[in-house]
Amino acid sequence: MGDCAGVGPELALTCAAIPEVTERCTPVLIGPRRILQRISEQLDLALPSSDFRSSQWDGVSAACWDVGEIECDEVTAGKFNHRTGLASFVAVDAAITETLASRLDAIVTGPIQKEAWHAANVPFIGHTELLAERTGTSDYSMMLTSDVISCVLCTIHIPLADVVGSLTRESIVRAIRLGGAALSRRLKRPARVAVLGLNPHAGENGLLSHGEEESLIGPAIEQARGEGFDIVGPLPPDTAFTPAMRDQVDVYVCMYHDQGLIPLKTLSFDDGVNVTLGLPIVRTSVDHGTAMNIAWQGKARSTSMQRAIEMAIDLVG
Ligand SMILES: NC(=O)c1ccc[n+]([C@@H]2O[C@H](COP(=O)([O-])OP(=O)(O)OC[C@H]3O[C@@H](n4cnc5c(N)ncnc54)[C@H](O)[C@@H]3O)[C@@H](O)[C@H]2O)c1
Ligand SMILES: N[C@H](C(=O)O)[C@H](O)COP(=O)(O)O
Repeated sequence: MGDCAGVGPELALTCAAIPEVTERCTPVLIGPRRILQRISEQLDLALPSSDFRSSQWDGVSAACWDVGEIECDEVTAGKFNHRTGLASFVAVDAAITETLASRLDAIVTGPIQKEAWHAANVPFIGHTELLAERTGTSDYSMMLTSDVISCVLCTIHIPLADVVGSLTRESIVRAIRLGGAALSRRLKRPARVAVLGLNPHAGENGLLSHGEEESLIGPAIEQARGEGFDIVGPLPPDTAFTPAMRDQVDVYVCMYHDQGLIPLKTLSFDDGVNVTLGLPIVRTSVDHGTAMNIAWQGKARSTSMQRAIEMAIDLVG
């Protein structure tokens, strides 16, 4: 359910009561139950009565799993702190343990507040880094995806000033492989992959760059082409997302976080899904954050969470 001071709990409660969701899966809401109860009462949302750990649970109806010790008087709507950060971290960590042990089939994460994890001394920036560590995965990537656009990232949660130094031919090839394979599986045909340049106008043959398109991105494209991927690029990033270009592209390989997530969230904020590619388990997420400014008010739209659940079900197969 993500950070309990944010919109995650109300979205989890809402989705766990949607017939299209419960017809296809058994939702288990993981986090502090007393906070879920308080929000369910405040917003008149149904609270699953079953307990995931109880021998009485039928294994079919939606359930709660009370993880992350925190008292109601320690949480205020819209105010994260180290306690909410720790509670959300232990819930995700518990979900990973259960999924690795096949007691859960997939993880759908609600939004966490990265600063709250940091305040709680959690040594991971976000879910993606935690999942990679816990599953022992080095070849992973973040993809945000919807029916109209998909973007896979070569670098993830790092400052812009560190992007150039972090980009490697291998990180670009990895993103092409993971994103290309994910879209090929979904579309049941070879995906059309577009790799973006790093610099304005893709460097314009070195005029506006330090040669990254020629020395790094071009060779990565050639390597992946040799592996059979259908690729164009490096494309000038500013025109890569026009409607005409989007008609010809199934997945964009983006050099840094905002290069991909600005177009994705502009076009698909309400139904975008974040998928961690490369893991041995299925993990999807909402594409939005904790939305502290509207938490516990019943204003948050649940469509991204619902799409994330549906995609997780599809990926489990
Ligand atoms: N999956 C995740 O865990 C995840 C994803 C993105 C951001 N975050 C974290 O969330 C925190 C806040 O990030 P932010 O403020 O940049 O972005 P945000 O997505 O929380 O909020 C941006 C704007 O969108 C609105 N909004 C967000 N979700 C909405 C919803 N479901 N319905 C209606 N309106 C919604 C908010 O009210 C706000 O005006 C940060 O700590 C960030 O790192 C977490
Ligand atoms: N980069 C993601 C986004 O903007 O949607 C978000 O920070 C979530 O990251 P994790 O899934 O690693 O928590």
